[in-house]
Amino acid sequence: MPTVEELIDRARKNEEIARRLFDIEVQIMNIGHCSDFFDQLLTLVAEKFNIEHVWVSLTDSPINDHILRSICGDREQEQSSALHVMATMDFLQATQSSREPILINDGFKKYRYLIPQAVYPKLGSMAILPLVVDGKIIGSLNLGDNSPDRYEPSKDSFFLKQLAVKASISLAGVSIREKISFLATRDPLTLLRNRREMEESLERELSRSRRHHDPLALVFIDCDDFKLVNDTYGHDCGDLYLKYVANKLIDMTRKGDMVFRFAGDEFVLVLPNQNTADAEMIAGRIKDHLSASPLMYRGLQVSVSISYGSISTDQLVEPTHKTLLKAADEKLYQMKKHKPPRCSLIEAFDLH
Ligand SMILES: Nc1nc2c(ncn2[C@@H]2O[C@H](COP(=O)(O)OP(=O)(O)OP(=O)(O)O)[C@@H](O)[C@H]2O)c(=O)[nH]1
Repeated sequence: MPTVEELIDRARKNEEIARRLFDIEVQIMNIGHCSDFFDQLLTLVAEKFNIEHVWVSLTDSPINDHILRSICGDREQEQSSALHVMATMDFLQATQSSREPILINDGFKKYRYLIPQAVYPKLGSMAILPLVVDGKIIGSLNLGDNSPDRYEPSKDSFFLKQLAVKASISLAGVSIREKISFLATRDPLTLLRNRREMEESLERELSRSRRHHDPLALVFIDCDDFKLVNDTYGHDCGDLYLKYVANKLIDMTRKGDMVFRFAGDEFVLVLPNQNTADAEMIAGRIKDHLSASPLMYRGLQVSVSISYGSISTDQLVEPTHKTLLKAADEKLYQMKKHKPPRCSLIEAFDLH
């Protein structure tokens, strides 16, 4: 039987834990981006509860696409020890789709896919707190300790469950806010940033380039004879073609570069720290690659061709986003003027 002093002491400790959980909740509930959310959540949990290893495991389910896009932009996710992406099946099999915290200090092998490689050898015990968004398990917040005692399975997990619920509810809010702003700034077909975003980003990059006296290049890209793709293979193929080009543009540019869908079959690349020669080289490489990599559509090879015009700030007297675009568009026009005319894709792509 616990003494009165022991009961009072326990109540005080519980109150203290509840206060820390509340502090965390207040700080994470109004965050606007998932990437900031995870950064803050992991830092706060580690600091407030003095936890050695804190990380998030996310499943690769499509429901997490926008969270992953928020964290790593349009490019491929790099694994880090704080955010760990894993196959949905592996996750659900290991946790048996549990919605309750799992405490373990033995048999880590079963959970190996959830544990970052750098943490695995040190782990004495861990708590897996499921993250549930819109009723679906999307991963877990994981707490690890080098000692086997901290997350011993027989321990009361009431506060861990509270942490899991608070983190899940806050993440759902962040994720909705971010989805709304994502849809407002993206082209729905290719998911590239839209023209309005381009104008804003270009203004921002231009002032940065003025401040640092660095060049800024812009490439205006237009697909050749795109109308013929629609007319020959249908609109669905045209849509696939645009997505194909958009993905290649992302794949073939670097992390700090920006890719936008300007309109219809037109795209814009904004390349910080690049001059016209660099931009010409990048655009030429993309053009060559696309010409050599036809789109496969229903067993047919649909040849892909683009024209481009590139310009950089060091070629203009007082560059603005409008003069950059205009100059790149004029160069694009020159390239278009010199491309051989095609009146039929079948003929032009020699599909007979
Ligand atoms: N499938 C599809 N087609 C689109 C989309 N947006 C615009 N288009 C079509 O893109 C075509 C663009 O045609 P044009 O501006 O004549 O360009 P082009 O055929 O590439 O001709 P050049 O630029 O001279 O090589 C139009 O037929 C539009 O209807 C889209 O989202 N999906």
